Amino acid sequence: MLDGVDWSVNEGERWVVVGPNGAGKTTLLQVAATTLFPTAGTVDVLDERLGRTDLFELRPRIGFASAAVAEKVPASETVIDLVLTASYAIIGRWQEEYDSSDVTRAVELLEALGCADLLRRRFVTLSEGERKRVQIARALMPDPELLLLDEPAAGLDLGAREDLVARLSRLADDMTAPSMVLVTHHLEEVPVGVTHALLIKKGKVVAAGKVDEVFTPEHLTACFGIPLDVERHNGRWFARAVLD
Ligand SMILES: Nc1ncnc2c1ncn2[C@@H]1O[C@H](COP(=O)(O)OP(=O)(O)OP(=O)(O)O)[C@@H](O)[C@H]1O
Repeated sequence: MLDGVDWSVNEGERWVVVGPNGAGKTTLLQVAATTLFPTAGTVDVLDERLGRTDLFELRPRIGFASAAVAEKVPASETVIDLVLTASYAIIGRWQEEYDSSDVTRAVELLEALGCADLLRRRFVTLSEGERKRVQIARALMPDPELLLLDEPAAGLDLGAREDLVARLSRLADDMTAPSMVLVTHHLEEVPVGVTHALLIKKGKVVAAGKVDEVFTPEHLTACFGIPLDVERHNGRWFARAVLD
């Protein structure tokens, strides 16, 4: 799964993780989100060593959006409750207490993600694009120090993807926003403002560091196993196969 991955994210950095199917991207993010434990090696998240720290205290400091989280949402859960429950890093509202400032924050985040009209809807009835935006609002709810987004643009149409990339670009640009790690399959989905990139293949690091030093034809070709060319326009990245 993951093998010899030596990788650190420093405060304020915005990382993107790219690699072929099965490379270990989701596994890596689940380890960072403390929902999966490594069988070997050590992991420190927000200066806490996994295995020696109280996860119930650590988890609300991490915002995590992924298909694995979305799959666990009960059919009856409303959008507003899904965002509110992130304060306790739980899914499914039960008997927890929330004060009016929690509700105000949840509403503001949903408004900022363009989801104000979805508050009372059941999450499971939303479209894929709506779900993605609601999940980002949920991930931001606890005012996390680390934001982890696993394929936030997967399954979106072109307009919804561009809208999401623009929102994530604004977030990446916001110096008060948390450190960020985003997994994606497509360089076109990388927000402007991403500072670093990690390329992985078969559980091993191919390249890691500043985004413009990592997103080179050589590294991408080595990572995906086909000749690839890469370009950057106005801060956005584009990759395609080199044709004979
Ligand atoms: N619970 C599990 N048990 C056994 N193997 C697993 C488990 N979860 C993932 N794997 C394996 O670990 C490897 C990495 O999977 P992971 O989902 O992290 O890859 P990925 O880079 O996110 O892939 P994709 O782009 O297809 O989503 C794969 O070979 C996968 O089959």
